[in-house]
Order: sequence, then C-alpha cells, then structure tokens
Amino acid sequence: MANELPSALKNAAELKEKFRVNKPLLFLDFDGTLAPIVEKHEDAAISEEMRDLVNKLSRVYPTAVVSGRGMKDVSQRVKLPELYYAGSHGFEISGPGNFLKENDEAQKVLPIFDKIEPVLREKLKDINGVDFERKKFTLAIHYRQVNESQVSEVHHRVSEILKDYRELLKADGKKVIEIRPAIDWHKGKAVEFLKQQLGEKDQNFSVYIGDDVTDEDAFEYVEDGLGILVGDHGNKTYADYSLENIDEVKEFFKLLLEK
Ligand SMILES: O=P(O)(O)OC[C@H]1O[C@H](O[C@H]2O[C@H](CO)[C@@H](O)[C@H](O)[C@H]2O)[C@H](O)[C@@H](O)[C@@H]1O
Repeated sequence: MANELPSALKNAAELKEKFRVNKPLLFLDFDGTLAPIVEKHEDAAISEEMRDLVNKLSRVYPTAVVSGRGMKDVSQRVKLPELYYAGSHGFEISGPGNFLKENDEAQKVLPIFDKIEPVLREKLKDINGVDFERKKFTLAIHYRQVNESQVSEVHHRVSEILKDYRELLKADGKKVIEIRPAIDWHKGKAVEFLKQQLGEKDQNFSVYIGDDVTDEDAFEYVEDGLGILVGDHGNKTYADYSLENIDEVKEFFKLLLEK
C-alpha cells in the first residue's frame, strides 16, 4: 500500500543522486500521473507547466509515456513529438522518425472487438452513465458516472458476455473496465521493449511513475530501477516510493531539474 512506501519527495536528495549516477530511462503514465483524473475521460488534459517539465526532463533522460489510452490519443494530449508513446496498455508503440510497433498477435483479435462492442453496448444501454471508449487494441467501459448501486451489475454483465470470448480478458482500472486481448503483453512488457529502443546497450536503470493497478505490471519490470506510485490504488504495490498526487509529481520533477 502507498502509505507504507517512503516519500519520493522526502527522499529527493538521495533519488537525485541515483538519477545523476545512473542516468535512467524515464517511463511516465498519463492519467492520474501527468493529467488529473476527471469525470469524463475525453476531458483529461496535461497542464502547460507539466508539459514543459516533461519536455525538459526528456532532454536529460530518454522518456516514454506509457498509457492505457490509445497511442494517438495520448500522444496528441501530451504533444511532445520527440517522445516514445506506448498506448492501449502497450499494444501499440510509436516514437520519433515514424517509429511504429503494434503487437502482431493482438491484431488478430481486432475483429472480435468489432463484434463484441455493439453486443456490450446493447447489454448495458439501460444503465445510466456507462461510457464506452474504444482504443485500437482495448475497449474501456467507464462507470465513473454510474450510480454506485449499479456498478456490480455492470461488472456482472460484462463478465457474462466475456465468457463466450476466450480471446479477451477483463481487467480493472480506476472506475473503468478494460477489455484487452488475452495475450501475455502489458505495460511491463512494453517497458521492457522500450528499454531497447530508448537506452544504450546495458543501460537498464529505469524509473517508472504511475498511479493505477495497471501500472503494477510496469513496476515489476523496473525492479532493477525505481517504481514510484502516485496516490494509492488500494492494492499491493511493487513500487519503491510514493508521491501523493500530481502536484507532488510536479515538485519532484522540479527538484530533479534543479542544478
Ligand atoms: O494508463 P493511463 O494513462 O493512466 O490510462 C488509464 C486509463 O485512463 C483513462 O481513464 C481514467 O482517467 C479518466 C480521466 O481522468 C477517468 O474519467 C477514468 O475514470 C479513469 O479510469 C482513459 O480514459 C482510459 O482509456 C485509460 O485506460
């Protein structure tokens, strides 16, 4: 749990030294880490101040944004074209010089998403506040605006339908059900892949900053580096340090950039 972790801010001097010595690769989650959580997913935005900080950091440390959002969606929100972006929980990755890598196995599952989306929409249409977000390789069903008393019914109906689709799996995020290809690929594996793209040979020290349960896959894959959890998702964490909120993320970035 986050409250059992040491604060990255309180230990900033020690962490700064680790950054100075190891020149880490930097992996940043988007929602809840760079952009505040808001009621409607389409309204999420990164502040100019945060964009500027990420831009400055990326000139010192090779940087990638790793998000559950679609790759184009997240890159258009961050608007820093020199960065790498892993979208749809890592199933699609872009980078400078028109770099593009999509998960081949997941491509085969795309027609099933086309088939299941209308089925799910029909099944959930009587529940107010359900909101669909189709990403290329995943489908999010948001329930942030659903009455608390109906949330378990949303989960139940989605699980029932998914029983007929072994190619897909149901994962959880912050007030969202994420339907993903049932393939052994996630943010952690995307980070592993990106280490090869971003780093020089043998440069393995990585720092991952994220806020959600889906970031735990990535924290596991930076065990030779550092994981920093923003806020608390209420589950067991593999992170090493914590930051309370996005304001603390900004403070931490500022400290890293100080001479
Ligand atoms: O991996 P991330 O970059 O953290 O993306 C995770 C999901 O974030 C978005 O949903 C979350 O943020 C929304 C806006 O604040 C909020 O309304 C929603 O309840 C959260 O779950 C995004 O819409 C999803 O596609 C991402 O998978």
